[in-house]
Amino acid sequence: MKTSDLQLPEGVRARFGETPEEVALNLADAVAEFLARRLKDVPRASLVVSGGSTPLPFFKALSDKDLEWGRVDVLLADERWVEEDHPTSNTRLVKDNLLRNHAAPARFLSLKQPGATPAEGLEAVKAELADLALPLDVLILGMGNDGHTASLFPDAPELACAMNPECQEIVSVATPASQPQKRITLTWPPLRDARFTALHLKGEDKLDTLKKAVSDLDSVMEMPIRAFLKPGLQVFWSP
Ligand SMILES: O=C1O[C@H](COP(=O)(O)O)[C@@H](O)[C@H](O)[C@H]1O
Repeated sequence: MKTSDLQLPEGVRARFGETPEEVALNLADAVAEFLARRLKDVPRASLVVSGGSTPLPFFKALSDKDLEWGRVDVLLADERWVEEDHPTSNTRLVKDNLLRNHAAPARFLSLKQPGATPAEGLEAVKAELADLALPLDVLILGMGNDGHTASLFPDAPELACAMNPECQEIVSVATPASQPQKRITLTWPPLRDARFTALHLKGEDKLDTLKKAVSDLDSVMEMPIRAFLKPGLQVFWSP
C-alpha cells in the first residue's frame, strides 16, 4: 500500500519517513522538545511509552537528549505480567534502552509489581502510580495488527470497562485470549487526555492495519486504536 492511499481523519498529522531510524530521530526530537517546554512550567513531566519491537531506535535516540531527566516520570502504557528477566518484559526493554545516557536519572514507575497475576498485583500498581500527575504529558503508542494499542485488545473481557469514558481507574488488568501472557494496561481516560500523543509504527502491515482502522472509526471495540485517531494525534511511520 502507498502512504498516499491512506486518508487520515481530519486533525491527525502524518509524519512519515523513509527509514525507522529517520522516524525515530524525528519522534525523539518532537518528544524532547515537548518535554523541555513542559519542564519550564511544571516541577515534573510524564512520559508514557510502549513496548514491542518498534520503539527500540526511538528509545536510543531519546536517551541521548539532554533534558532535565531527573524531573521526568517514565512509565509504560502497558506491560506483560512477567518478571523483568523474561524476554518479553517491556520494563527491561525500557531500562536497557531508554533509561541510560542522559535519561538515566528519570524516575521509572513500574506497571509490574509483586503478585502471581495482574489482578493480585493491581493495588500495588495503583499505589506505584498514586502521585503521577494527570493529565499525562507525552504518550507514545504502538499498535498491533489486530487493532490493539497499549493492552486494549479487542478480545480482552476487560475492554468495555477499560474503554469506558467514565472509567475511574487509571489501570486495568487485560486477559485477552489471543495473548500468551496476562497483562496490565493504562485505561482509556488517562490515555485519551494526554497532552501530546504519537502513534509510532513500522512496516507495510501496520499501514494496512491503520487503513482498516480509519475505514470505520466508530467500531472502537473491534479495533481500540480507532478511539485514538482524533485531532492532535501524530502518526510516525516508516517502512
Ligand atoms: O503487544 C504489544 O504490541 C504493540 C506493538 O508491538 P510491535 O512489536 O509491533 O512494535 C505495542 O504497542 C504494545 O505496547 C505491546 O504490548
